[in-house]
Amino acid sequence: MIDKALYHQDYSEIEIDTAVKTMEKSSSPPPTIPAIIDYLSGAPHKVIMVDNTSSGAIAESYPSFLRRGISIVTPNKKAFSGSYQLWQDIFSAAKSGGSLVYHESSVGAGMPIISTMKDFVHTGDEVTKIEGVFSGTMSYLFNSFAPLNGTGSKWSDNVKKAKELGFTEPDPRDDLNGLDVARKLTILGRLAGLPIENPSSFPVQSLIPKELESAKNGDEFLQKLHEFDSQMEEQKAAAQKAGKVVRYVGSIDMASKKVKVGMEWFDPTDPIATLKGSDNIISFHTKRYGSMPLIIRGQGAGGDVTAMGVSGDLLKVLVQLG
Ligand SMILES: NC(=O)C1=CN([C@@H]2O[C@H](COP(=O)(O)OP(=O)(O)OC[C@H]3O[C@@H](n4cnc5c(N)ncnc54)[C@H](OP(=O)(O)O)[C@@H]3O)[C@@H](O)[C@H]2O)C=CC1
Ligand SMILES: N[C@@H](CC=O)C(=O)O
Repeated sequence: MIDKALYHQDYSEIEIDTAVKTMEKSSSPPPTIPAIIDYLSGAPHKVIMVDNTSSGAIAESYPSFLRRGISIVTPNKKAFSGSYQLWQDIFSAAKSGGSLVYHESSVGAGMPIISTMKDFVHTGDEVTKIEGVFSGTMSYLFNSFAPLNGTGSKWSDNVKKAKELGFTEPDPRDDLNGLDVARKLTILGRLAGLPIENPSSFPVQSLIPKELESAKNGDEFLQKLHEFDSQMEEQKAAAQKAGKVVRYVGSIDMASKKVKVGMEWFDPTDPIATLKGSDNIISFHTKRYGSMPLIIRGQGAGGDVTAMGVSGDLLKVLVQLG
């Protein structure tokens, strides 16, 4: 999804080489990660590796790319939300290799979330709390299934639609189990100065029905999901009975070091309740902003907006590499 959207954007000055495809032409079986690193580090110019996968294996090899002087631009959350050790290795490898690593679209797709977080920290502000809707998929699902007006459409149909629209992770269970949001909060918490060990070190509410936890793959999961629509209908009805709407949110409280991810009820007038489509809304509470948080809202998933985040990073890295 992202790789295709990226190719459709207009670059007049960037030469894009799909390293894996180039190597596949001349070698079989497919190249290993060390072979890709050797190939890229032998290039006559400075190289930027754009990782548009959700592969954990590639993410774990980022320090090896960076140490060899290969800069990285990526929307892949796995490296930055893996172990805290990997996080530290990535940034120390970049320092020793003179390379750069940019991952704006790992949180909020094209929205300026990571750059804003970095600006708070670099300009001496102190982030006290971050909260909001961090998943384009979850936003789309809840906005369509439990809209403010009308009855809404079936949960399982919306999940299929979110996948078709390119909002979900390659395996939509990664969104529905809450891990996608947990990964984003891990990244933001670390940038704000909280050494979160990993996305499993705080409470995360999964929306995967117990009966489908053993599904063999994402396709089997999607085929059977409709059998459990009543579970989400119950959640919606309970909120409605109390005059509220249910939405999927996350928050980090820096003072108490509490991070949480899950469903909560909101008044129909709350900005979270009135989101549309795949919108994210993220509120940054900081010392400088006092009692009025800085709020960023916008489309939080989809090929074009994510490709914008990736290409914006690419241009920043190009400028810095000269
Ligand atoms: N979609 C969105 O709105 C957003 C996505 N992201 C992130 O962007 C990344 C990509 O998402 P998206 O484009 O939606 O996913 P897609 O499933 O559409 O694309 C993933 C691509 O990666 C390729 N791929 C997977 N593993 C490897 C590998 N080991 N080596 C080479 N290629 C590989 C896949 O190839 P094949 O199909 O052949 O397996 C596929 O072309 C993910 O990390 C996601 O979290 C971030 C923000 C928003
Ligand atoms: N699956 C993610 C994609 C962007 O990070 C989401 O739905 O937000």
